[in-house]
Amino acid sequence: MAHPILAAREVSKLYGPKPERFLRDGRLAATPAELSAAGITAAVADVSIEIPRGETFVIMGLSGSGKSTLVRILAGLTPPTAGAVLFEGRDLKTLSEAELIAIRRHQMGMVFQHFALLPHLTVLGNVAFPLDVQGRSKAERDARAREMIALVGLEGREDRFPRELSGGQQQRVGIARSLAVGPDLWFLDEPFSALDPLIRREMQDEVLRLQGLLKKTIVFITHDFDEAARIADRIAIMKDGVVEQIGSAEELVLAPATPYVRAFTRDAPRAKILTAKAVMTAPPAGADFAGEVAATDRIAAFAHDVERSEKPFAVVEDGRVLGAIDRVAMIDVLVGRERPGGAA
Ligand SMILES: Nc1ncnc2c1ncn2[C@@H]1O[C@H](COP(=O)(O)OP(=O)(O)OP(=O)(O)O)[C@@H](O)[C@H]1O
Repeated sequence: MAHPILAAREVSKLYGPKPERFLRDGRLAATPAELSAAGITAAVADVSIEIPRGETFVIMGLSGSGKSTLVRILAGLTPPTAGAVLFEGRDLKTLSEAELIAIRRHQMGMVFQHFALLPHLTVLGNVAFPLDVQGRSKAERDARAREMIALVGLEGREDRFPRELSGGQQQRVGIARSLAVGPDLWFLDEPFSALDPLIRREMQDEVLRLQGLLKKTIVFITHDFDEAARIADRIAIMKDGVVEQIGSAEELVLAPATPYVRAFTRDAPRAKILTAKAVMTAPPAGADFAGEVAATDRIAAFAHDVERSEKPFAVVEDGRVLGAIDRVAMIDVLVGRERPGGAA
């Protein structure tokens, strides 16, 4: 992996009386039963992750699994009880408070579930606010804020107040505000949980569009696997403070490392997640193919054709046939049926 912009090394966060008792050599050294007997909550337990520049990294888990605590630790807002967080290779522990604040103000952007807009400021005022905190001139911050407002499609609404906007529009303001400082790291903590499903989808598309333009490093929290699968390069699944598995949506669906991950991904929309390459079989000798599909195509893109064909389709990459996919194999994969020697 390329040099990560952000890394957590054996990070734990314990809440309760004298948590240091449960560390050895700077690492968590106690079972969940011992911790709970002592009245300690391990909100984050021995987590190590590396996030390369430009990646969209999603942290998933149910309520109470430790997502918010982990993100607060990654953003330098909460110090871990043990372990280290490295931002661009610098251990946050070794930085002064002033250095930490400067990193948060200039290099990190945050979007929160409940928008956290300032009600007495207009859209323009809200988006310009972090630039005001940075001490930029009024002309400079207004110009930059207008640019960000246009970027999220709210041009013409600069003078509205938050209460005059829909939920989706308010979150666009939150997004514009978080991007105003031009952050390297963009944290989104359940940004769309308060929105209804249609708007939520629209906002996911918006993040994908912005990411295509801006190529930030994104840390995105959600409890919704479909949302994670739509936007993530990689997903970390958390349970009781522990990261159970890290992988692409496809890897988590096809090769869940734990029963919990299997249960979490069981109802995932497989046709939209799995690619031809991940589910193909060896091409039959002398096969007579009905057509070709690209190795990186999702099943949803070709299911209709394959399903209607008696003959298999060739799975191709760079003009080479890598494998084959036929109707029966495709349906087995879609319904999650185990196939001897198969990918599902
Ligand atoms: N300041 C605190 N003091 C004590 N316990 C805490 C504190 N903050 C979090 N916890 C506990 O740590 C665990 C993880 O909490 P956290 O908020 O990180 O979970 P989450 O996955 O973000 O949940 P949600 O999706 O509901 O926000 C929970 O059991 C919570 O009660």
